[in-house]
Amino acid sequence: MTNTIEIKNLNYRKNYRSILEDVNLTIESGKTVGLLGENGAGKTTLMRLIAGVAKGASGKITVANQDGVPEKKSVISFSEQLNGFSSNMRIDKIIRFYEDVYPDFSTKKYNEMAGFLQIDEGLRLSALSRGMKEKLVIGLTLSRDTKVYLLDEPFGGIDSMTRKKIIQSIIKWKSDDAVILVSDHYVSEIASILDEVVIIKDRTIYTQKSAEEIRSKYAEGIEQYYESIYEGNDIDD
Ligand SMILES: Nc1ncnc2c1ncn2[C@@H]1O[C@H](COP(=O)(O)OP(=O)(O)OP(=O)(O)O)[C@@H](O)[C@H]1O
Repeated sequence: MTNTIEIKNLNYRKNYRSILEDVNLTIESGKTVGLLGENGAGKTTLMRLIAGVAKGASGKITVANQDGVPEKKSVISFSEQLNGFSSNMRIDKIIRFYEDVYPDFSTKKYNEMAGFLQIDEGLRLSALSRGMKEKLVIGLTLSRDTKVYLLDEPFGGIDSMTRKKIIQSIIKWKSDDAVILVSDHYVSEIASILDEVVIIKDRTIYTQKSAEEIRSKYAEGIEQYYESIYEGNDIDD
């Protein structure tokens, strides 16, 4: 098993305030990992640093053996990428853009997903509801063939029935050696697909554990474990 993400001694400050401190994290290839933490814990910031979108951190982040920013960007598909498009843009134009810019984008895969997610290509971004936009983001992000997928709170506006369907399908849409790092507040719903859980607390990685180990210790699973950490009564070593 090789390591796909390696973070060493990462420290990040913004506006003279420390956001992340001494973050060390290793994620092996093939793993689906939940990145959990309360509002403002630093989940988005950590994903933006991994993706090379946020800059100015000290320490080292290596992704699929790459440590240069352009090289890292080529092996990471990040859900935040849709933010740069004008709200006037039609979805079919965005798909053409992805085809042109990302050599690893698969239109076939996107079309399969768009059918499943019921995304209408004729609409403009501004006409999409929050949930529809999130479905588009998931479809576009997972249609690239990359080593790492970063999904930052991807399901917040998606109705619960569709959310469950997407969550169950997500792992089928990635190659066996790819890593998915997904942050979310709906811990109980993503729990079933996770191999590992990483919790950010007090500006650092408070814990990284296998989902199997958590399930064996906590009868109610990952959600109970997560809550116990924030309430300060986890039964860990
Ligand atoms: N552009 C910025 N300038 C200054 N501080 C920022 C900036 N972006 C984030 N922060 C701060 O960094 C900390 C981490 O924020 P971040 O958005 O990474 O948290 P999060 O875990 O993703 O939160 P949420 O679950 O609410 O999305 C917060 O205290 C936030 O106020």
